[in-house]
Amino acid sequence: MITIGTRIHACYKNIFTFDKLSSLIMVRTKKAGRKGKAKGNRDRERENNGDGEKRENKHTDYPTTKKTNANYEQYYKEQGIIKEAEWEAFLESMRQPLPTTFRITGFRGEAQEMLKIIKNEYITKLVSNDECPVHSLPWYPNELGWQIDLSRREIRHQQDLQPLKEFLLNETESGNISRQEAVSMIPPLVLDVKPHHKVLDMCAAPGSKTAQLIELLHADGENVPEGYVIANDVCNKRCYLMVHQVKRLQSPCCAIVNHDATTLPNIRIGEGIKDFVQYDRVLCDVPCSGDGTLRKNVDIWSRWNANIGPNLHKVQMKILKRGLELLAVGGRLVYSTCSLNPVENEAIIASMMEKCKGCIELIDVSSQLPNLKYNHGLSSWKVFNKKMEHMSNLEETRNKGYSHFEGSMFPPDNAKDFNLERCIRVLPHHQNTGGFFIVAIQKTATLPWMRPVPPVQEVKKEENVDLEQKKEAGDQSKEASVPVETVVKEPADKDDTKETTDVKSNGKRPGDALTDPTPTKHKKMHGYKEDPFLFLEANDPFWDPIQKFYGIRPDFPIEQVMYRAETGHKRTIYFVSNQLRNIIRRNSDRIRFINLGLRIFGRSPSPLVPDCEYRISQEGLTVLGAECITRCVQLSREDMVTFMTYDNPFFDKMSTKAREDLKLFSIGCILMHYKPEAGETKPSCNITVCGWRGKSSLRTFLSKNLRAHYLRLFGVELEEILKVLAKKENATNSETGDTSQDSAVETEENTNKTETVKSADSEKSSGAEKMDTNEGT
Ligand SMILES: C[S@@+](CC[C@H](N)C(=O)[O-])C[C@H]1O[C@@H](n2cnc3c(N)ncnc32)[C@H](O)[C@@H]1O
Repeated sequence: MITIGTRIHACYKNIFTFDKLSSLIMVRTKKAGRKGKAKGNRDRERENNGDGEKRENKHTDYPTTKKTNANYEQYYKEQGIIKEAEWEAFLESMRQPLPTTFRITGFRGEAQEMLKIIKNEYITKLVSNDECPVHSLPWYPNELGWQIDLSRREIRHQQDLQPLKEFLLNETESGNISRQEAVSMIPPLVLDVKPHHKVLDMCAAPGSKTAQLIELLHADGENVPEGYVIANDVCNKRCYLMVHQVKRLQSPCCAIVNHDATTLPNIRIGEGIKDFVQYDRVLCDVPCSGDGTLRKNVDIWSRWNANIGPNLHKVQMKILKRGLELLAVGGRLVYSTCSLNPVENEAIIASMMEKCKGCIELIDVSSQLPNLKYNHGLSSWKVFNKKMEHMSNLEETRNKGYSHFEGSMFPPDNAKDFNLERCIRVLPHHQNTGGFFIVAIQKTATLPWMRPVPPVQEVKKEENVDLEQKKEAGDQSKEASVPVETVVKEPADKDDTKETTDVKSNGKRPGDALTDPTPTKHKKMHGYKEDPFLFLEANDPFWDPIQKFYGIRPDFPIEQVMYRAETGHKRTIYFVSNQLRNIIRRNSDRIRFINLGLRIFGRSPSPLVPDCEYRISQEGLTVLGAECITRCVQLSREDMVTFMTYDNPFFDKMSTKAREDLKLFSIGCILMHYKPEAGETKPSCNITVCGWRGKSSLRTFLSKNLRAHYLRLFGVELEEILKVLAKKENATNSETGDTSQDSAVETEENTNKTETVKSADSEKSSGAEKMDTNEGT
């Protein structure tokens, strides 16, 4: 049995994504002869995740790191961030491994069920233990954030924690638990995202905060909320890490894009000049020195020097500046780093406060984080060179021949005016976490170097007016409420805002040529190789057989149904929210979209089902649920348990009612829906899963971890669940005792592979049924 906290835990980095854990399980279950390959996987993991964690003890092949650095200690002593009396506690804490933290991720009624299971099935059994090491994070809402206050080695050796570890591993794999560092959960919380918000995550990979943002978007239980998340990262490879992280949240409201955040292009949403997205919420979780993450990134101990912060300062400034430009007046931006360094934190904020001349203000978010212990931001700090010599001002740095220092790194004289105490600095010894810096900013008016763009008509009349005159004319107004701003004057580096300054760069105004959203070539798109994102038209004949076979509601918005193959079969069919559809149609010439959409159908032709070649995808049930499809049987709790427990239960294992209902349908993919009776608590939420209705048996398409998840929700005994987990993913149907039903079960996990799947019925009815499940992307 695979357990969290064992070797897997110790060797891998920071964020355990669903797919990452899948690969870990593979590594763990490989036989000795395949060790080389497993090591390759581990190396790739390290390479993939820049925030990661290294092995930490002598049982692993990673060298033990000396956890001291005289310069680091001197630097932070001199900053006065840590009280003298707390200094030793701070350092000692920084040298300890991080505790395990996780979030319950479900946001569709299942989160509460998961919480009940954690508390009733696992925590209560540990309470006999005088000091239970497992507790919810006191500042995380609705008890959905948890911490185990033990090192991994301690967890490994504590027998009574083993069932919890197994539970966490399975549920992480099935996407219902997210391993995430506690402090990293704070920025999305203080961003205060509501379901109707347009949210931008500027530096999003590998996507743990993006996942939280998506969950917040769905907090009202809406399957397709009005808002959306645009998740951006400059690193193409890391964008693909995010794809998997986002996929498990089953949301049609997130698009992953690949741009340099310092010049992130405007996104068109209409044909008019003012029709660019202005975000309600922006997260700037910028690249940083990471010196708050010493507990997990132990190699930083040896690498840290006082130049690292200043070297990142400029890009951090530019990202924040662009974020503020893209933020709507009245909107909120959160700036965060996993660094404790004021040059990467307060200096950035103070300098931006100065540049913005009262158009932004810092928000006091203390009431949003009750019970979180932290230090307030500084109004004064020190700048050092690499030799740890104190630099008093920019002039001194220039006199000494240093070119990498900027005036913005030094505390301004009026720093006290900026409410920098509203910044939050979490230190490791406060509550046994990593170190982090967070500040929430409100944009109260148009930025001084921006001006509100007039309506289209006015612009056309003014086409020949000198731009300088326009700059002068009334653009200093702070009451601007028009939705889009354009750069007229840059506050700092000239090159910073090339993408923003559409007016300056080509003499054309943004939106001028936007009567047709048909994409045109864009010079920035060179090297961009993604397949196109194409949409069905209203009354598209492609939809007819699918609609008829499944009995999909006639008002289902088929214009939001997307595919990516220009020619040949449409192998995978996606669904996207209306807002994102509009965005992709108007911006595919200028935005490097990497991924978006919820997979709703996969092509899987079968001679047994001549009428419809497409099979519903489990993740697509977010939008194609029981209320939308008539090819659906209502199952009792007992029938659901039978369905999930056995690989291919014959109909006669089901209740009479289920048998009769199933006979009403032809062979093929079908939904099974459970609705709790009044007073039913195991579980008290609706559950819909998809499977295959064979000639005389059923088959689930769920992965074994997802089956285990649902069986837990249905209150099935652990022993039975372990039996399901012990099965091979493509297990033969030993339960039925009928080897003729020897079916390779296609699960949600292996749909990326092209494979031939024999259905339960195919063996019985001569001729094997081939189900090509290649996602084709
Ligand atoms: C601290 S990590 C972000 C972590 C992420 N927010 C999360 O919670 O999973 C910083 C990210 O910024 C990205 N990055 C660095 N420079 C960037 C730039 N100029 N524009 C956009 N992203 C950038 C890096 O690739 C990295 O993924």
